[in-house]
Amino acid sequence: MIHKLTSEERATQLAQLHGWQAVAGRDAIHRQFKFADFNEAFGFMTRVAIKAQEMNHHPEWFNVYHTVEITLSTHDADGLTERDIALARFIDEVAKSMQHK
Ligand SMILES: C[C@H](O)[C@H](O)[C@H]1CNC2=NC(N)=NC(=O)C2=N1
Repeated sequence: MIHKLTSEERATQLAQLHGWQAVAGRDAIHRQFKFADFNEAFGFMTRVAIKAQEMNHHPEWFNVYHTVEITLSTHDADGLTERDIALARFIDEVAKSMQHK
């Protein structure tokens, strides 16, 4: 059973995850990405989706045109775990390798 991050662990991890915010009222993190166009946004989502399936750890996300909003939390633990941090780090790497704001 994967354990939820303690509040100290969460604070430490969030400080290292630039661009991600804590979600009010929920043990989760959130970030918005803007790409050049829908094609870029969907390509980003495709790469993240492949990794999510590999990890068996899936984002909650919303896409409209060039914008992608992602919320990460571990449903089985009802809160933030290392899996969310690992996926967030991967997401940031993919976004960094593409033009995004
Ligand atoms: C059965 C399957 O392993 C679980 O439902 C996995 C799938 N993907 C998941 N994704 C996320 N974000 N949290 C989970 O607890 C989770 N559990």
